[in-house]
Amino acid sequence: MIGETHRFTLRALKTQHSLHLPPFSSLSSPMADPSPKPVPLLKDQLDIVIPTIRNLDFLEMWRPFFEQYHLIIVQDGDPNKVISVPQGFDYELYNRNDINRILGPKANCISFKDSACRCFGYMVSKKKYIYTIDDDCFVAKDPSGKDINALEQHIKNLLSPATPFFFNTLYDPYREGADFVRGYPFSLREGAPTAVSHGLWLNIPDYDAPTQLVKPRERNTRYVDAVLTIPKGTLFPMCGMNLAFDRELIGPAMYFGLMGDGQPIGRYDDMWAGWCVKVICDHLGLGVKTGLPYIWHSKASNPFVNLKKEYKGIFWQEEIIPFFQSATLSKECTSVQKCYIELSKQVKEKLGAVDPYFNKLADAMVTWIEAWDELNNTSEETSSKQPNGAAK
Ligand SMILES: O=c1ccn([C@@H]2O[C@H](COP(=O)(O)OP(=O)(O)O[C@H]3OC[C@H](O)[C@H](O)[C@H]3O)[C@@H](O)[C@H]2O)c(=O)[nH]1
Ligand SMILES: [Mn+2]
Repeated sequence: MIGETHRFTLRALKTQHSLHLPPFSSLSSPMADPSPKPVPLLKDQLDIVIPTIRNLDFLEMWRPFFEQYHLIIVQDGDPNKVISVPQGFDYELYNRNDINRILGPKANCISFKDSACRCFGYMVSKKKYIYTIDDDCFVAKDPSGKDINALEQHIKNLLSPATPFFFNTLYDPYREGADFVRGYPFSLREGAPTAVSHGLWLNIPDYDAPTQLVKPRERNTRYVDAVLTIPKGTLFPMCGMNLAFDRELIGPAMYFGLMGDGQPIGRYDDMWAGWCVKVICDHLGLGVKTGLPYIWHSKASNPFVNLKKEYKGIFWQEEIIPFFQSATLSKECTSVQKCYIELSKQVKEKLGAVDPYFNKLADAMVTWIEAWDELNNTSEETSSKQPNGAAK
């Protein structure tokens, strides 16, 4: 309402720019709250990043869990379209014009017309943690019928150690009611810092197009009450639908690649990021977890459209996976940025022969790091900062 102040966070980015401010009517204005709620975990240390091409009514269902967190909305597609955000949320919104204005020529590393654009939100955030969720993902219920606070579970996953070096057969040993089992080396029970928490989905599973075509009516109804650390040396297919990570530990590696408009491939954005992230986490001694929490994925995208986007990836990945499985990083790679630049060189060297696209992608990986360091003033730290933040 006129005169009502609204908590709109204007971010002091390296290059001042006028954010795409939707008309005042669609801006947030928190309702006065007579009974203040308990401060949620990591309230001021976590941003929620949402890539979108549609109005964000889905947030209504998440309001009890998200309303006290800051949102970074990355609007894809037509920048002239106004995205409406429900009242009461504190957010900043970036469309393509903002991305181009902030990054200049480096904006060409951010995909257009693909959910891969979400990684711009990781770059502009100034928080230690990120949670990213798709706008067709809703609150799921656990077997007792209770609404699942996915964000709370991700935070628990990130704040407790991981066990990448030795598999605990009773799953997450740090969870209430569990522990390390007999034979688990005591020297390894401190665990490793958790860099990534990969959540899952009830209802529409994240299947590739061929599987979707063969099993159009398959729904995931199985709730598995477990969180697992993905062992060191093992890759995994990372889905960006319900994903959280420690931005200070692994953020610069969370580049979602060149997808969508003008690119020969799509729907491999999160996969590419996940393979790079896992190789770097293994090198730096960081953990990646998968399992709880579940969200309810409501919309199956068109399998024929998906097949067109994915089909090159389906045969390319038979070469990409062996590349990542055999990728090694030198001991000089002591920061995420250094690991990432080293990996980009190997991508160009070893995947360039698969298709010229990988030369372009390798260059974009470098541009991404340059843009990340420029926006986050981390280039001078890149040479000395250890992933855990301690200077050399
Ligand atoms: O051009 C686009 C299309 C979509 N988005 C936003 O991205 C989110 C995912 O979109 P959608 O739910 O329609 O696609 P899915 O096939 O279910 O997504 C999965 O596969 C592709 C990606 O890997 C994605 O992460 C997976 O979840 C949604 O928020 C759309 O609004 C976009 O920004 N640009
Ligand atoms: Mn979806």
